[in-house]
Amino acid sequence: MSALEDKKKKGLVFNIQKYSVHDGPGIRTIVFLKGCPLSCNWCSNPESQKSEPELAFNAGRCLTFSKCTRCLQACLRGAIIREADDTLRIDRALCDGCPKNCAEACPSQGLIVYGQERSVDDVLKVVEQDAAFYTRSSGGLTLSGGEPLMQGEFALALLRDARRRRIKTAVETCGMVPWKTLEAASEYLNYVLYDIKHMDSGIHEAQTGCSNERILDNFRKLALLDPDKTILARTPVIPGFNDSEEAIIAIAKFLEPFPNVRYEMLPYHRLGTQKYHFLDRVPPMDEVTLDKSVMPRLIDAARSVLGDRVEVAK
Ligand SMILES: C[S@@+](CC[C@H](N)C(=O)[O-])C[C@H]1O[C@@H](n2cnc3c(N)ncnc32)[C@H](O)[C@@H]1O
Ligand code: SF4
Repeated sequence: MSALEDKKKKGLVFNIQKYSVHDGPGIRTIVFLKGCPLSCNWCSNPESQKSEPELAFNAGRCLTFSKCTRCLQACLRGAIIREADDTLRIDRALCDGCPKNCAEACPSQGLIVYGQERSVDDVLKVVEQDAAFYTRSSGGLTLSGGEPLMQGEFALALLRDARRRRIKTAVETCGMVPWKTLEAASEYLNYVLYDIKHMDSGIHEAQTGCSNERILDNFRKLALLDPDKTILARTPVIPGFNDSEEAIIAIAKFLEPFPNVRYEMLPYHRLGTQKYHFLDRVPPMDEVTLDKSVMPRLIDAARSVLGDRVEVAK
């Protein structure tokens, strides 16, 4: 693919987050791509899951009580309904997340369209603004989501063009992608963050909607593809799913044969809860909290297999 063709390629991006220190080495810019093959019950990015643009409504910002009707007038599909008590509701059957008529009309940013079509060049111009920070901190670009490799051609074009611009690259993946895509991406990646959520396929499927065979198979192939490339395997520690020493030791034993693999556990958090409400969805794990005192035990369990290859989340 030529540099020009790559630059023009377009994909659906729902956020660009600067100055991150959690998703790869150094200071990074995270580009979040729409779409995910999994639907994890704990997902903190519910706005990432669908492959189409989605309208979110933050009722707390809405000015309807001061008789603002701009979004109702802007919507071409009549998908915004005014109730008898003056509150607004989105008729999800009518709304197709069209490119932002209502969101642009809203004076208080109460409506957000998650998923904007953007070109590689446009995205990387934003990423390049912080090139000086990357150089000093060994940081760079991280593709996340959703599952960033689900938009395979766009993700590959982003990674290739970032490398042409001498920006270091990383990806956060759930691994549920065609091997060919992961293999092709690997050539342009300096660092991979790869989720291993559970070793039992039935339990994995019950809480993520997908079995884990392809995820584990891809992981093995990736770890062997370039033994000099570090992979950070990560497990979100989810109450009632994998917050036991047994579950973590099973994962650690799977990782143990690959010396280029490091390991980190991410304690469950509920930072995504509000976004479910903005999308008119019920958070599947609303009432659940993690007893954080379990983390040192789980870290010890992982270290009993992987030693100092276990990292403690920042
Ligand atoms: C939003 S995901 C995007 C990348 C990819 N879809 C995945 O799951 O690996 C980024 C990281 O956040 C983690 N994560 C998602 N929801 C979480 C939650 N509620 N608590 C802790 N970690 C969470 C995922 O396990 C993953 O390691
Ligand atoms: S794989 Fe990642 S983005 Fe997809 S649903 Fe699970 S946590 Fe969310």
